[in-house]
Amino acid sequence: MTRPVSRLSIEDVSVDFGGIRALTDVSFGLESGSIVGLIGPNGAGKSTLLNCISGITRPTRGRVRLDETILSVLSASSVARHGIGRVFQHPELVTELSVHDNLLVACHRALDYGLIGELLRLPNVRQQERDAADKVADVLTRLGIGDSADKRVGSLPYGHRKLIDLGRALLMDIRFLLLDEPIAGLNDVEVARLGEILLGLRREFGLGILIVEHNMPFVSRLCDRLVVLDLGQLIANGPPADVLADAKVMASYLGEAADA
Ligand SMILES: Nc1ncnc2c1ncn2[C@@H]1O[C@H](COP(=O)(O)OP(=O)(O)OP(=O)(O)O)[C@@H](O)[C@H]1O
Repeated sequence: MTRPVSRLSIEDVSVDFGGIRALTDVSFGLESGSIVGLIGPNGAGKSTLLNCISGITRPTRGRVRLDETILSVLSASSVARHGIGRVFQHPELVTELSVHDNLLVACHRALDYGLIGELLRLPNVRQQERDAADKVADVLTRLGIGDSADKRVGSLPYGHRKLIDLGRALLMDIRFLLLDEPIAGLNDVEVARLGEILLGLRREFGLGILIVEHNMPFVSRLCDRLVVLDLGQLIANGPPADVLADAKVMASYLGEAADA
């Protein structure tokens, strides 16, 4: 069944941290089924914008909407329940637990069977647990790490851990996925695999994906569109080839190189 197209809208968002203006009147939209790269030099406001979308930071002005629902008045957990998944730069997993159990924990957060049902282990609880185990197995297969299901997370390489963190977001029935520097610390093979996984998620589930990433070859290959922030302002929004040839964008990156 094809899902209706959803739209995530960032509308005139500004964020002040005390005297620091991190974002100024930023507006753009992202539809389900599209992959958009959010780029810009260090300190441009990319993480602040991801935090605004996921309900961690409240905009000082402006708003974030998912179709008709205003997300920017909701808590982070409520935003997640509306289908906005977030994967952070550094995975936060329980290293003493197995891969399977880490994912099962994420699944249980999404389940709602109540304390009494759980204590009495009612039939619907057992069914939900079987469904959760099946979902975990599906996600592990999709990510190509089914063989590691029983391994302790702490024993796995960083690239695997990042995939497990992505798996946790996928278990939440999301419509949009926000990724913060997903390929930092990955080797070439892992980067290529992650690219394939993201394209598969868009193709099969129509996920909308917003990626903050400094690696230009990766974002230009993968993204339909790039949105560029510089000093908290949106300075370009368009197809990768056009954006990367834009004089303002080149100047903002050259400025960063000159400062380095
Ligand atoms: N909690 C905070 N309190 C005060 N200032 C903050 C806070 N978070 C971010 N800032 C400031 O807001 C601006 C934007 O920061 P942000 O981390 O969003 O940029 P970024 O584009 O994600 O940078 P990077 O690529 O280095 O991660 C910076 O000047 C930063 O110092």
